[in-house]
Amino acid sequence: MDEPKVTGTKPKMSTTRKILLMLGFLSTLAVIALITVAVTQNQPLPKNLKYGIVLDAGSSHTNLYVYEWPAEKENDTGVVQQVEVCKVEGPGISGYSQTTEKAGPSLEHCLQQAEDVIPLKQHQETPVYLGATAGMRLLRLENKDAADKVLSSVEKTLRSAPFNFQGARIISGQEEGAYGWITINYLLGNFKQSGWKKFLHSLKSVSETSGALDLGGASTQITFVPLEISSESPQNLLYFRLYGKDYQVYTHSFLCYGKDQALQQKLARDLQITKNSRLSDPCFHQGYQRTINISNFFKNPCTSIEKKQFPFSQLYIEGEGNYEKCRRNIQDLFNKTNCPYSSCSFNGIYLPPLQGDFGAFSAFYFVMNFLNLTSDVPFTLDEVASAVQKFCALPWHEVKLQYHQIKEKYLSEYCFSGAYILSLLENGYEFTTENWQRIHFLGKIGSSDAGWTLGYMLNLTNMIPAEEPPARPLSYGSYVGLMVLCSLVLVSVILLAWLLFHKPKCLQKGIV
Ligand SMILES: Nc1nc2c(ncn2[C@@H]2O[C@H](COP(=O)(O)OP(=O)(O)OP(=O)(O)O)[C@@H](O)[C@H]2O)c(=O)[nH]1
Ligand SMILES: [Ca+2]
Repeated sequence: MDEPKVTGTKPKMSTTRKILLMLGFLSTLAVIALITVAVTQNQPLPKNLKYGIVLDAGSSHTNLYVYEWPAEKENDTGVVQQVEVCKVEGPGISGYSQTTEKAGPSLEHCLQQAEDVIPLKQHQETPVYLGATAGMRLLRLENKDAADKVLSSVEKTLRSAPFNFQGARIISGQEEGAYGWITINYLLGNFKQSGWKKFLHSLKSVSETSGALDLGGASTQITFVPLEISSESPQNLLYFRLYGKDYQVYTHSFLCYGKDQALQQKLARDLQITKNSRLSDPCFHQGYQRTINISNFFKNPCTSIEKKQFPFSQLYIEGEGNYEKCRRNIQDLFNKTNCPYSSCSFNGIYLPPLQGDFGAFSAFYFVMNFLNLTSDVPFTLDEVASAVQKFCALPWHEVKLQYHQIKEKYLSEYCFSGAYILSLLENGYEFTTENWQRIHFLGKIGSSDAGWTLGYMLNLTNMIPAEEPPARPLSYGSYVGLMVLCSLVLVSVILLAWLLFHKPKCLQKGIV
């Protein structure tokens, strides 16, 4: 019997099917090649970093900052970041008025630290700037020759460092305020908004920039964009065009109203009414004692108008620890009697109505941070006042015991500083219970300290363009994502087409 023949009845592939299959294969190959080329061709180049150094020669001390940014993104906003900060040992440069030749050498240790952070081959091209603030403004008023000699000494040291020296000068209070405002808004990404953020902001009429409050040792600055621009006090108005947008900014710097000089002013006033060399001070803790040398006390331009002869050369201060009394005592520093403008802060200085959020940094932050008053959810004005009151009421021996790790100079003054900050903001600028919580106490934004130095460098290196630089519509990530998505859609369409042209058996009616 013949076995039934099992013949290979493989269905022959039709020519159309073969062509379609080939087409599908080739398109998949093309899509893969397209993605590979796109991804490799458009990959960001290896980071080419640039560096810049700014020395903040403040009244109390000098800080050296090293900034870093990718060279190819120089004009983008938010790309410059602080990579190093070095606190110079000893006093601020104005403290070298008697030994001017030592001002420069005091910076050497921090300059060495900058040399270690910045790659050797980039030392020469790295710009270094020094800006001196209120301490040097005061020294210039008191003794111009000493101020010039201090600046020459620091210039000599900076020129001998391996960096590209770009100048050492005293910046004005206006500049200090403006650059602080630029720094925080640059770091917060408020200048240039792209894509959705820009669209959302155009829908809500949100306040686009944040005001800046800086409290130093010798001066304090307030800077913000007011709701309405008034030309009553042109010296307080600045005009900027940044990333294609105009900003009209109010700024004022109060010399002698930094927290150290405010204390000096307060003591000078207290001295006027003391009968003897003992002074009971409500702004220091009970049990705290401090001696002040009166002979040098009135050389300072912040206290010189109170100068008079005393039958004693030393003043003995004894703490009383009374917050309410301290507030009343400090209030006298803010003269609210005469205002030649539509509205004023104090001492007859124009201040437009406060507007928007404020970032408060330097000593505003140091003090509030010490008092645990800098959480993300802002404290109310009453909560802040009662925290300062409670702290001031602590006897000195208890404060020392509880915070033994903190420098006595700082520790002894937190009560005064807390009360002073409240007086300045509440009485001076007239923040109220309603807008108090719009003040955000901040030390750093990302890795960068809030302060004027970054804004100063961005300005001097022309890193903030007036017009918005042409930008790629998509980021690298979004571009790759879109490429992949389009390619997948393409492959799916081809696959679908193939399925439609040549229905596989399993999809034919009746089989499934
Ligand atoms: N508690 C505390 N106080 C600090 C610290 N650093 C500085 N201070 C004090 O806070 C005040 C302000 O400090 P800065 O903002 O550095 O002031 P500055 O830049 O030296 O002074 P200006 O030239 O007026 O800006 C001064 O009284 C300093 O002594 C800190 O880390 N902790
Ligand atoms: Ca400062």
